Parts: sequence; C-alpha cells; structure tokens
Amino acid sequence: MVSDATPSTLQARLRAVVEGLADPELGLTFGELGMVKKVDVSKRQISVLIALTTPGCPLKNQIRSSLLDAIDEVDRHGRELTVSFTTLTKDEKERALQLARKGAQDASTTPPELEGTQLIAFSSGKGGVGKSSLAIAVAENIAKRGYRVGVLDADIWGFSQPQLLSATDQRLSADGDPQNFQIKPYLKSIGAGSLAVVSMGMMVEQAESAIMWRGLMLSRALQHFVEDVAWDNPDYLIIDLPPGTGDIPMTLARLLPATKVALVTTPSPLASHVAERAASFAIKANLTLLGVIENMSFIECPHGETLTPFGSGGGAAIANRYQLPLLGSIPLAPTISELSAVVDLTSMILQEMGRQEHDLLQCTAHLWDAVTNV
Ligand SMILES: Nc1ncnc2c1ncn2[C@@H]1O[C@H](COP(=O)(O)OP(=O)(O)OP(=O)(O)O)[C@@H](O)[C@H]1O
Repeated sequence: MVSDATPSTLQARLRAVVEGLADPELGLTFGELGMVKKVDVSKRQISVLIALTTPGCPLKNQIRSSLLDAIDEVDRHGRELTVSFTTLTKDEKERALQLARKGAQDASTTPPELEGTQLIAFSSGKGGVGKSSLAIAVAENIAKRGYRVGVLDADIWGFSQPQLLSATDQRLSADGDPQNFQIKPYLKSIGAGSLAVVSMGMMVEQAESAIMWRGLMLSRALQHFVEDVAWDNPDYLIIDLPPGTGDIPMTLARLLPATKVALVTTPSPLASHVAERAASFAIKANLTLLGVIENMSFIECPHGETLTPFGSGGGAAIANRYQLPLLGSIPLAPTISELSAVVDLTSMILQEMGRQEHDLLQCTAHLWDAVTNV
C-alpha cells in the first residue's frame, strides 16, 4: 500500500540524504558540488537526477550504488525509485572543480618548514626522458637567480639526484630522537642562491637497499621528506617524481596539494602518449599542470644542421591536447644545465608560477574533458 501522507517531508529528507553523500573522486558532497538536479517524490515514485562532471564518468556505477544504499535507509513508503544521470554544464563543472581543489588544499596543512614555499614537481609517463636532469638543471638555474631552492628527490628507489649533483658520498644527518627527529638536507651554494637537497640516495649506504622500499613504506618515506626535513622555508621546492602514476605521486597530491606539475616528455609520439597518463593522473589528483617540457628535442650539429633523432611534435601534441603551455624544447647536449634553452625554460617556469591561480584554474574544466577522452 502506497502512502502519500508526507511527500514533501519525504522529499526534504531524501534531498538531505542525497546532498550529504560525498563524491568519491572530488571528496566534497553532491550538495556542495551542485550535482543534485532533482529529488521528486510523487504518490508512487521517487526520481533522483544527479549531474556528473562528465558523461562517461568511470565512477557512475559506484555513485549509483551508494545513492541506492543511502536512499534504502529511508522509509520510502513503498514508492519506486529511479536514479538517473545528466552532466554538469561547463560553468557548473568549473565551479565544482574549483571547490574540490580548494577543499583539498584547505584539508591539508602545509608543514611549517614549507609554508610560503612554491612547489614545482617534475613528472613523466616513463623513465629515461630526462626528468631528473631537468629538475636539477632548473633548480640550479633558479638558485643562480638568488633564490633558496629545496630539491626533494621523490624517486625513492630510483634516485638520481646524488649522482647528478656529484654528491654520492654525502650522508644526511638527523637531529632529535626517533620519535621526533628532523633530517638536515645537503646544502650547496649556487651563485647568489642555494640548494637544499634530500634524497634516499643520501640516506642508504648502498643504492640497492632502497629497492626494498615498497608501497606504504614509499609513501611513508615521502611523508618524512615532506614533514621531517629542516627545509627552512625555501623560495621554491623542486620535486623530482618517479616516472608513472603510482603511490608516490598520489601521496604527494595528498600531502602537498598546492604542487604544480611540469610534465616532461621526449618528442616521440609514443613517449608523449605515455606522458598523457601522467597528465591525466595529475588532473584527477587535483594538482595543477604547469605545462609541458619536451626534452631531447633535437641535436644542433656544428655545421648548422638540426637533427631530430627521436622524432618530433610529441611535446606540442600533448600541450595542445591539454591546452597547456609548451615550457621549453631542450636539445640533446652533454651537459644541459648551462644550455640557453634551460635558462629560458627556467624563466618560463617562474613566469607560469607567478600567474594568478585563477587563470590556471580556468583551464581545469577543459583539462577534465581531455582527461576523460584519454
Ligand atoms: N637533453 C639531454 N641531452 C642529453 N642527454 C640527456 C638529456 N636529458 C637527459 N639526458 C640523459 O638521459 C639519461 C636519463 O636522464 P634522467 O635520469 O634525467 O631521466 P629520468 O626521466 O629522470 O629517468 P628516471 O626517472 O628513470 O631516473 C641520463 O643519462 C641523462 O644524462
């Protein structure tokens, strides 16, 4: 027997339940994100209409079942239930994503030693594209301009910063007891500025020991590097991420959500295709993408000829696809830190970092469209 005694009360109750559910990806409630488009209660029927960020949302089934579970808790007095989906408008989606990013940033407390520090991560889809080399080359070039620059080698088991800095014999020390310690970074003066570097390669006696670090331990190591290092509030922190989209980038997104990501690829279409996964990951983790760097783009021969041994166009392709700036095209060269292309790249990165957060956020809705079509 269908009861129609209190449809408006039931409607208000159901709306409160539906609006209070959290979106599994963005973390905020459907109500906060403006995703609840309709909760109708008639004599025999309850209809709920939810607007998703994108029509092909991979979490649609998960959202449907959590809605059904939550609504099942409420006495429907025998009414049938229909849950259907639509898509947020472009403006609604932009607003929802801005809220989600702000929520993530508010929820995370920046460690006191990194308060006021601008965070730049170098990421790539696969290894060997020159991400670590570019990260340290840019860090050195920023330092040369008189800034204090932290370098966090987040490639815990594949670290290369000690080798790149010719500092493999450096061992980091820590102050305090095991419950409450602070790791002191390796310090190096560069021009008017300085580098403060932390790498697992400066903590383990043998490089092979780090290979034993996996999963949870990896993210714990990153957490120590973020929270337990005497960073002393550098102007910039350059984070050298491991290739791909595993635990470490995920943990970084949680610990330091204000990080902006520079994506490194080589010019080959295959490499840039793999780099798209890293781009897509960064966007889904609510990190801001700063732009794309194409490394090993070309060789300038002494007689003036330019060769492109690894193909061409990969960097531009990914930059166009995500409507991001191409921050630089770096040639093949024996040492890259002195290259004029790296000096220009550093200027581009600092310029992009200085852009208003608002401008960067405006691309977000577009980026989501690109991601969902990968
Ligand atoms: N522009 C360049 N010209 C010549 N050699 C380069 C250039 N960029 C990087 N390399 C060389 O390529 C190799 C790989 O570089 P690097 O270790 O920085 O890559 P990566 O992407 O960080 O790889 P992984 O994540 O696997 O450590 C190194 O030997 C480095 O010296």
